[in-house]
Amino acid sequence: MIYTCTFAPSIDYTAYLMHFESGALNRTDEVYYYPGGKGINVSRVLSRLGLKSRALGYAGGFTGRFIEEFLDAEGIETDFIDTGAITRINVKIKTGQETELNGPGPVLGEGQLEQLKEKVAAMAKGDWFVLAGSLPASVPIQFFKNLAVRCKERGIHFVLDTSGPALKGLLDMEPFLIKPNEHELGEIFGVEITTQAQAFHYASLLVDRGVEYVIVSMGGKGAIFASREQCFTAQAPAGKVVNTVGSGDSLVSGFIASYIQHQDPERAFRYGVASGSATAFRSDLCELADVERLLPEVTVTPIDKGDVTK
Ligand SMILES: Nc1ncnc2c1ncn2[C@@H]1O[C@H](COP(=O)(O)OP(=O)(O)OP(=O)(O)O)[C@@H](O)[C@H]1O
Ligand SMILES: O=P(O)(O)OC[C@@]1(O)O[C@H](CO)[C@@H](O)[C@@H]1O
Repeated sequence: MIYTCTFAPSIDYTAYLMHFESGALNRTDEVYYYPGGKGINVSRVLSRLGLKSRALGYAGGFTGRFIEEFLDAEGIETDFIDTGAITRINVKIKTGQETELNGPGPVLGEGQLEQLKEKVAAMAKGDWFVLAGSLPASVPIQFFKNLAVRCKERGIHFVLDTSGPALKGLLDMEPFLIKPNEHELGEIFGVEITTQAQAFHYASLLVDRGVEYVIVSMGGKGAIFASREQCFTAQAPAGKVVNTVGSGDSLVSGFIASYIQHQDPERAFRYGVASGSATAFRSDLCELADVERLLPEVTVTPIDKGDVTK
C-alpha cells in the first residue's frame, strides 16, 4: 500500500484574473477549489495514474470535511486525524504570474502525534510512506526521525518532499527518495542553484549522505536525477503553462507509479517529469492521457558521474 501523509493540507483557492493590484479591490474571472497539500496531491495523481493509495495526515473543520469528501468522490481512501480546528485555505493567484499565499499548518498535541505513530507502526514491508509538504515547526524533529527509523527497520520506502529545517533535519535518515526543487536544495547548503550542473553537484552530496534517489525539479528547465549508480538530466516538454501548483507532487507520483511497475529509475524519472509537466499545462492535476501524450517529448540524458562538476 502507498500511504501519503500531509501534516498541513489545504483547500487551494485558485483564482484567475487579468491583473492583480496589491492594496486595491481586485475581481476574479474564474475560481476553483481544489483539495491541496503535497501528500494529498500525490494521492490524487496516483489515483489518476491508476494506483490506489491512502491519504493520511491532519484535517479539521468544514475545510477538512471538504477535502475528505472531495477525495472520497475521487475514490481515494482517507484516514485523517482530527485537528479540532479549521484546515487552512491557501490562495493561488494566477495572472500569468503565479502568486501564492499559504496559511499556517495545524497545532498538534501529543495524542494526535501518537495516533500517526500507530498508523506508521501498522505499515508493512514494501509499503510506501510519502511524507510531503510543510511540517509544523512545533513538532520536534525527533518525532519525524522516529517515523523514518521505523520505515527503515520495516523495509518501507520512505519518500520525503518537504522544505526548510525539516528537510535539512531529516536528510541523514536515508530516505528512499527526496524531491527538492532547486530553491529547496539551495536552502540546504545556503547557496543559490540555477543550473543543472550545480544541482548535480549538491544532489550528489546528498546521495553520499545516504539518500538513495535524489530528484531536483527545476520548473520549466526540467529536472535532474542522482543516485549512487546513475545520473540523468531531463528536459521538460514545451507547452502552455496554466497552473504549476502540484507539478512537483505530480513528478513524485509519476516516479512512484512507474517505479512500482518496472523498478527502473530512468524510466520512472522520465514518467515523473512527464507527469509534472502534464500538471503544469492544466488548471487541476494531470490525467493519465496527458502524461502518456507528453512522455515521448521528455528527453532523458545519462550523465557520467565523473563529469559532475559545479
Ligand atoms: N513551465 C514549465 N514547463 C514545463 N514543465 C514544467 C514547468 N514547470 C514545472 N514543470 C514540470 O513539473 C516539474 C516540477 O516542477 P517544479 O520544479 O516547479 O516543482 P515544485 O517547485 O516542487 O512544484 P510544487 O511545489 O508546486 O508542486 C518539473 O520538473 C517539470 O517537469
Ligand atoms: O505550505 P506547504 O505545505 O509547503 O505547501 C502547500 C502547497 O502550496 O503545496 C501544494 C503544491 O505542491 C499545494 O497544493 C499547497 O497549497
